[in-house]
Amino acid sequence: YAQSACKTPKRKEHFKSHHMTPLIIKLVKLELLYYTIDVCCSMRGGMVMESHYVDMHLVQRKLLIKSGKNANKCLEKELVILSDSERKKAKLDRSQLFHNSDSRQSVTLLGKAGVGKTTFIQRLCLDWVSGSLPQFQFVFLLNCKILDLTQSNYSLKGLLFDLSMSPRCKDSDSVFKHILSCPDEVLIIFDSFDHIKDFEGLLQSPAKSHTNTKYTIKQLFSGLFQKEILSGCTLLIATRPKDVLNQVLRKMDSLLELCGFSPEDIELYTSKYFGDGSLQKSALKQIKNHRYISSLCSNPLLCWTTCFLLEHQDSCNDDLPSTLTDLYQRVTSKHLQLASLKNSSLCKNRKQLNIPQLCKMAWEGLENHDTRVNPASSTELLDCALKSGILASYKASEHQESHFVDLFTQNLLSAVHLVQSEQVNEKMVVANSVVHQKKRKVQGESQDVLHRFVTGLVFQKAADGVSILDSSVNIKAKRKAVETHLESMKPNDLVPNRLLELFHCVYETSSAKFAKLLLKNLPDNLSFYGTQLCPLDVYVICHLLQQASALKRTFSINLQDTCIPICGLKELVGLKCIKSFWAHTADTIGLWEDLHQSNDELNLKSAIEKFTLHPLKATQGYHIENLPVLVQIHREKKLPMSEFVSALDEGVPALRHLQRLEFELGVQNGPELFPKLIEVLPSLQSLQHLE
Ligand SMILES: Nc1ncnc2c1ncn2[C@@H]1O[C@H](COP(=O)(O)OP(=O)(O)OP(=O)(O)O)[C@@H](O)[C@H]1O
Repeated sequence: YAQSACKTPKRKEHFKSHHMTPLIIKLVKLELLYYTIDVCCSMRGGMVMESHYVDMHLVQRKLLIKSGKNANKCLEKELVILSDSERKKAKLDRSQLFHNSDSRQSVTLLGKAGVGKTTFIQRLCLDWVSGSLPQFQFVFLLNCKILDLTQSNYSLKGLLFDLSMSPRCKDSDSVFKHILSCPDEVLIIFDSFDHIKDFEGLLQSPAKSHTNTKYTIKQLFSGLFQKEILSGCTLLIATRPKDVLNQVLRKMDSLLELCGFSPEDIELYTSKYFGDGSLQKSALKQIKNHRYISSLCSNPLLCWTTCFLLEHQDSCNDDLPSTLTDLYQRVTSKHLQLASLKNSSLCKNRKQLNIPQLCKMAWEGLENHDTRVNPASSTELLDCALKSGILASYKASEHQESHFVDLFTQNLLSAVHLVQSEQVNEKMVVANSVVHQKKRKVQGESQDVLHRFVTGLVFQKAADGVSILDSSVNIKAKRKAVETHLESMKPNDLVPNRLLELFHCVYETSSAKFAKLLLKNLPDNLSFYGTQLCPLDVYVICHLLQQASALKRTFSINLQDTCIPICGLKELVGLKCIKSFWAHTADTIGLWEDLHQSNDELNLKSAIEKFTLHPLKATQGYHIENLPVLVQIHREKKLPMSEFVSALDEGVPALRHLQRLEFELGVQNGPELFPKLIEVLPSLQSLQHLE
């Protein structure tokens, strides 16, 4: 059989590498499996995947197809923001990740900081170990945080065997040969892809040779991505959405977003964290009773942080934090305190740990979009920070590297540096506090978090509880400068996502004065159009807007393309100061159904009356697709799933009052949806202008 299979020299070669070395391949694979278990089964804080992992859903995302030079360079702006109902339909679970029958694909896993991308990947690798991904013989996991992107002396073999999280392989030559002969059985994962800072030209000069030719990491990635090398392998990239240019990602075969924790997941997580018992019950009760904290916990990292704080709080009567700054100050202080208790010789008390030095390192790293600390720093400092859980250690190619453990910790310490270091002037603090009107460049998530922390720290009152700031440093001048900047802000001129950031910064000040100022200056028509809103965003918007009635202000709010969950929509629409709203029609109908089912006729009536469509600019398919069902509700005076609804006595006012409709679907969707528009026209009695 062997002889007949090897008719040509090439096939002979292939056969040899495929069949004559099976034992070594099997052994290496076994070693890889064991190693993967080692690397992937533990989680932060001494927890383990097996017992602490909470299964999370994925949502399939799509890109808006834009052409021409003006296409946005920011991925976030090109992603179609799905409505809550569309998101429910687009849900997948982990087993469907590589559902495409053609396994040779490139998949992107999107998610904000702390949403669990790395953890998800670890879980996926363990699935592979347990045989759930039989299409892959080899899985190579690369962490872009620890790859040296400046050097140009890597080969493909080096990338896979020396830089990935795989064991050092004694017979790497024959294994590499084997891999080259069956690329479609290889999965390569790039985690923390956003750390490849400079995306310009990423796809230029791809690596083209499998041999020992030397390339940069970017060239190797580009070669893999453009199928110049190891053509047929599957690529998985995990990245934060805001920080990445779309040049590469828009060409990926599949874009998936990792959803955070649902309220049920939070409950499950607390039971895993505390174990079943009174501690879990009291922790969950505290989280549920504190609306800010429960919205925060939809982010798994912040959920873990909250549980850590609850576990170590001195008394269960302690108040929970009410801002992100407060949460992270308390947690960081707790980490330091625990480390000093555990390790009397190294950091007996906080004074011995040079916190200002640590904060300076955090800032220097942040400026360069780097999470790593300078290895030349004092070993005592690094050791203590490692022990306190502020730093984490990673195995780089030939040494261990220390990194700040997460984005929030690094940003808090950086903010402390900015606020209290004498080397930082007021101008610099202002530049890194609240949103800037003129900055046009897309800002990353990290910067948004930094703004919140700087603003939070600057306005922190001495009596506010745990503070990480050195009380002997006078920050009055910096506070005054940020205050002047805040007072000069014109919310009217801000684009939706910057407006949201302003809401967050004002929230972090915990100051009634700034809340009032913001509410006074807000335009009558508020728009969050096109900005994805998470539960925390919705909480902060609601919290600030609910104080508007006292100032006798009312607003129209545009919540289209925000993927606001129905419970958030319910809360916002229920506010007195909201006199009209515009949200995705399917979600609005979902809200009405929800209110009807809970017999909340009063709020149902108000939600029907507040809904507006005016002026309707149909730029996306769903603007027209959902009109027929709205017309049906209007005509039949009932919801699709219900009998007569008294709140719909007079139909749907938004349809009755619609005066202007602009049909702007273009040549692609226009012709298909035009008949739908014709169908509903007779019901639009007030329509005066159709364009
Ligand atoms: N599915 C999950 N089940 C339980 N805990 C989770 C899960 N996902 C994340 N966590 C917790 O949240 C923390 C942060 O998750 P992770 O580091 O995976 O986030 P990330 O999205 O990779 O963040 P970044 O973008 O900053 O790298 C983990 O250390 C873990 O404690």
